[in-house]
Amino acid sequence: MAGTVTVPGSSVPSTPLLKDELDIVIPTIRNLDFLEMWRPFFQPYHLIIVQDGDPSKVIKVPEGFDYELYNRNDINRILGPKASCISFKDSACRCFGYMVSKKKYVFTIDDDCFVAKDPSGKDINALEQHIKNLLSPSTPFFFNTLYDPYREGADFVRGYPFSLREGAPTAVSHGLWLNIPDYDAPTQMVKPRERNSRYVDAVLTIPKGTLFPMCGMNLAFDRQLIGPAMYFGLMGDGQPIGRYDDMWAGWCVKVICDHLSLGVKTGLPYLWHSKASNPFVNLKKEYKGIFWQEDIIPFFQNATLSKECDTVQKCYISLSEQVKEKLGKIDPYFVKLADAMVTWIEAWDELNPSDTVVAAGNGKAAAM
Ligand SMILES: O=c1ccn([C@@H]2O[C@H](COP(=O)(O)OP(=O)(O)O[C@H]3O[C@@H](CO)[C@H](O)[C@H]3O)[C@@H](O)[C@H]2O)c(=O)[nH]1
Ligand SMILES: [Mn+2]
Repeated sequence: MAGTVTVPGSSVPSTPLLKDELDIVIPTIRNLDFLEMWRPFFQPYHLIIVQDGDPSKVIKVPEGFDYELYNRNDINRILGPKASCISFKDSACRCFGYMVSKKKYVFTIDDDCFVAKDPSGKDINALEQHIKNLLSPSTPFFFNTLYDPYREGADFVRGYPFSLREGAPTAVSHGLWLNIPDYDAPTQMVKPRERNSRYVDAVLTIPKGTLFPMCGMNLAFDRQLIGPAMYFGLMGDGQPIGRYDDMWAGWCVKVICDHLSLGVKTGLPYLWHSKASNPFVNLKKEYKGIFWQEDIIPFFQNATLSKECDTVQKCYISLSEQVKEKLGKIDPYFVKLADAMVTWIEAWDELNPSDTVVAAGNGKAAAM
């Protein structure tokens, strides 16, 4: 069962952590039988299923799950012309689920990801670990060499400034994968049989000023702290690039988290990624990105956000302006992407008018 809160000495049934404060977002083009394996952990939670591809296809959801399902017709009906910012025929469509959710937390998972076992052979409740990661602070300002100091059996090491031990609010929890690792197409082609069997029992805060490759397969985040920045960029149908949706979101998110003093963690939990997508198809989707990212990364490393950018939305709009000005020179795609970033924020604010915003610097949510 998901991590539960038990009242000592009481017969009160335990309640899964954040049961009514977290949505599980699943992008899919398949039937969702994979949920059977996750049932003990996911059943108490509300699912938001984003059906990609042909909206006339019926997606079967196993009995007993509480869910809402959106297909492309729903996205177009809800967003109208703003639906243009939501990718079609790509897992990037999942970000629509983040937008329509009304909960404080979101966990997103691919439908070819299953429950993994830890070295003791115990099933890993990935959702419970993500919740622990999100509910405990991050340490982006000073690296703790004993990893997560807030974890049972660990602490800050000698020399760690006491003034920094309160840490920062955690905005993102990035989980990993046993079996099929999230390799890019060239690596997949060179190492077709490589499987990840290494279970590293650690959760690390990604230091301030450092970017990372965010994978959308096993990802949780505080929607109230960073949701508007979790736009999975324009990919799939009609776009020159694919499989960079989550990467794009991760780079934007990390720059904004650094600016707003929010934390990003990576490491536990693991899940079992079962399906290797076709490396040749992936290469066609990725190849421009493999060249472009040699310019994109320096762009994000040098992106600047002024002190007037005191909400995620303001940060994101500022980034979109810089994308248009600096990356637009590489390819017209980035002009289109910059416009889509603005459309995303407009759509987000339209669907979430009363969202709290984060004041810069203290990471504390401040009502609108
Ligand atoms: O057109 C599509 C294709 C797939 N989906 C759904 O998205 C996820 C991921 O699909 P899949 O597991 O087939 O592909 P992977 O290459 O393993 O995906 C990972 O790589 C990155 C792609 O950007 C990303 O980090 C992961 O998603 C499944 O749930 C499919 O059902 C879709 O919605 N539309
Ligand atoms: Mn997959």
